[in-house]
Amino acid sequence: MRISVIGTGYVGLVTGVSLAEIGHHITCIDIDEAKVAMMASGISPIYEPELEHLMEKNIQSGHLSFTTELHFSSADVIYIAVGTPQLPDGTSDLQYIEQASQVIARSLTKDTIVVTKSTVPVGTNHWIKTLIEEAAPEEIKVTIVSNPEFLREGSAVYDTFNGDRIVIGTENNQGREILDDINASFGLPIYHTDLKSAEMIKYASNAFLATKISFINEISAICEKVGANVEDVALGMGKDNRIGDKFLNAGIGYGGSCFPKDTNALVQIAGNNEHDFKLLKSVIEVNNSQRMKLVERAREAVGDLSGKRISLLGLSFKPNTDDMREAASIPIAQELVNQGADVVGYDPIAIPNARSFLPEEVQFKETIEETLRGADVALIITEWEVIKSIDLITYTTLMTSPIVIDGRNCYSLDEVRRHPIHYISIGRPEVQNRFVGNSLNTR
Ligand SMILES: NC(=O)c1ccc[n+]([C@@H]2O[C@H](COP(=O)([O-])OP(=O)(O)OC[C@H]3O[C@@H](n4cnc5c(N)ncnc54)[C@H](O)[C@@H]3O)[C@@H](O)[C@H]2O)c1
Ligand SMILES: O=c1ccn([C@@H]2O[C@H](COP(=O)(O)OP(=O)(O)O[C@H]3O[C@H](CO)[C@@H](O)[C@H](O)[C@H]3O)[C@@H](O)[C@H]2O)c(=O)[nH]1
Repeated sequence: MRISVIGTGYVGLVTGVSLAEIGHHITCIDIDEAKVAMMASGISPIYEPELEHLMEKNIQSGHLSFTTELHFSSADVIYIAVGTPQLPDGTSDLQYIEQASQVIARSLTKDTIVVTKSTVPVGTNHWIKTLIEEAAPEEIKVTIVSNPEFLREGSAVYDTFNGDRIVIGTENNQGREILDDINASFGLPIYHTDLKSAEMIKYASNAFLATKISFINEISAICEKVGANVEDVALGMGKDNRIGDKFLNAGIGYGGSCFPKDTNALVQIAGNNEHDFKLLKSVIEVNNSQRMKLVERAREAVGDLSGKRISLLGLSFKPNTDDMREAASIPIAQELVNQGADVVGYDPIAIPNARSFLPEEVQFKETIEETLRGADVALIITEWEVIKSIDLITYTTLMTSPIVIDGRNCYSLDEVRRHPIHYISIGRPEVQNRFVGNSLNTR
């Protein structure tokens, strides 16, 4: 099938490349000329495991091409994968969707299927259809399909080929049959529904996952007070199939381009329909305060942070991505700078992006050693493999005082207890070890 994909961000590019990989002929379109030139030469503008390899392979086989030209005359199907960022009031900014719909309408020469991959508020697909039909030649028929995306950044290619389900929301059989054909080679379960339900499935899924995270973070706060271990609690809960063991990692809360934006949007969608979504508002509130926990812990450990050298280990919102959108490192670094700390940041991949997201006072270091040397406190923000595998001796030898505040529970407490270190994590007992003579004293 000949498919055009409008918007080549995390979703559009991965979708285009994956559809090419299963045999379709894909034209990826973006308004960003520099990005298109880069992609056309086989270079991915985003860090995403496996992506570049599949891009090169499919460009060479002639299944994948990139352009800034917004013409769709040869396309059988058009996918919309432009951004839907958050406006200041929490609602979704649909200006890119509107622009894409208008250019589609202007260049249509035959009946077409338009598939929305972008996350859009309930009712938006009907609006897109109306926008296109109003501006397109009268005889042209547009079939609209909602096909929300569930990939996670950092494992986007893997998720596309191994996802739990493909959701296809349609209002007629033709759209349903063509989308089934397009997706058949992924070999994944397909769930059919109507347009509005498909739009709602996307928001409800993200809101539910965010709720799990805020729930376990609240449990972690109680664990800290009563002396329980949240990791053991989550494992014990997860043994119940009805609860499941995924998305119960306590930490510094959720970030990224989706959960914060989509939870806010769902609160707005509910509010616009006279429903006060109290539960989701609390989920958001818990997440906002969770992000500041490491700063509070640092203050409790060393007092006034002014003039203290504080290392941030990991800057991206999660491992295996260079995406800095809504990363916890942003408010944490800002608060540390506000309190007069000397902030040093390290990330294996995200530093080029982080420079434009973090306060200018933050210094960036290329290695973990340089980041930790002379530090008073180390904050673990992102659980990159390279950070999880830092030998605990490294902290004790390089830092002025080995105080490690681990926002991702990277180390086992048994391991920590063997080192002269002050270790604070989330929802687990604090470990405060120091050498007295030749022996290790634990508190
Ligand atoms: N990032 C994720 O992990 C993820 C996962 C599932 C769903 N989503 C949803 O998918 C959508 C896209 O997210 P993203 O993270 O890929 O966005 P992004 O910001 O990374 O990319 C959007 C791209 O669209 C391009 N664009 C904007 N207007 C255009 C136009 N008129 N014509 C052509 N190109 C245009 C931009 O230049 C940019 O390259 C959003 O609705 C998001 O909520 C994202
Ligand atoms: O147990 C957990 C799991 C995740 N997180 C945090 O939650 C955020 C989001 O993580 P993840 O879901 O892995 O990454 P995303 O790439 O944002 O993917 C989410 O958002 C996408 C965009 O809508 C959806 O497509 C995916 O299904 C959904 O998982 C990150 O900050 C994680 O650190 C936790 O704190 N604890």
